[in-house]
Amino acid sequence: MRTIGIVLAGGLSRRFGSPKAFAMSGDKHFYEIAVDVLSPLCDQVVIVTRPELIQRHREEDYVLTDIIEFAGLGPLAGILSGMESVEADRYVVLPTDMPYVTSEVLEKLMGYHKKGITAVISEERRHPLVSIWDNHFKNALRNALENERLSVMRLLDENHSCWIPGYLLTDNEELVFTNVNTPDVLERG
Ligand SMILES: Nc1nc2c(ncn2[C@@H]2O[C@H](COP(=O)(O)OP(=O)(O)OP(=O)(O)O)[C@@H](O)[C@H]2O)c(=O)[nH]1
Repeated sequence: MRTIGIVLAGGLSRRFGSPKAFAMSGDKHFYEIAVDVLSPLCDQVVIVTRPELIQRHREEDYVLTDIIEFAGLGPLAGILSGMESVEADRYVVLPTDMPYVTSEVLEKLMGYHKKGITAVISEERRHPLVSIWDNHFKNALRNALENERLSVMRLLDENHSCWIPGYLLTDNEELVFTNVNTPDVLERG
């Protein structure tokens, strides 16, 4: 089964104040952490970012921008752009702003994936962007974007999606599923 990893690295990072993909944790940029987490599990990893950030990536990264007609419309645009760039049976999506998710966690999530979309719910918070998408969801995604239905949660609610509790994936779900939207979250970590 061919599996592609999609790193969501676009967006405006308004709350963070600078592009989150280039925030640092230890000696790595957030986007590098996401690539390293996905690489052992996937045949290929694509990073979907904003046009002005492409030059900041390493030569070895496979980086692309959102499909022009949907550019900047949010995470759904990034997911569809990644899915349409490389043919595969399934796509493992990871946002750059969740740098504590590990390969082990995603491997377990992949073990629970049967069909449709599989995502994580941790301590009653849903994480629709830590997720696995079957190829055939491209149509539903494109349709949603064309009709300006931009909510990932809504798309998952309207389609076959399976929510896996975080405690089945890690015994440290509070840290692992931390969403770094503001610099103070990083400082606390
Ligand atoms: N490719 C792509 N990724 C996006 C887009 N919008 C958000 N993302 C990514 O999706 C994840 C969640 O993004 P958010 O935190 O909801 O949005 P944001 O624009 O990055 O941040 P705020 O401006 O603070 O809301 C992050 O990893 C972003 O990099 C987009 O339009 N295209």
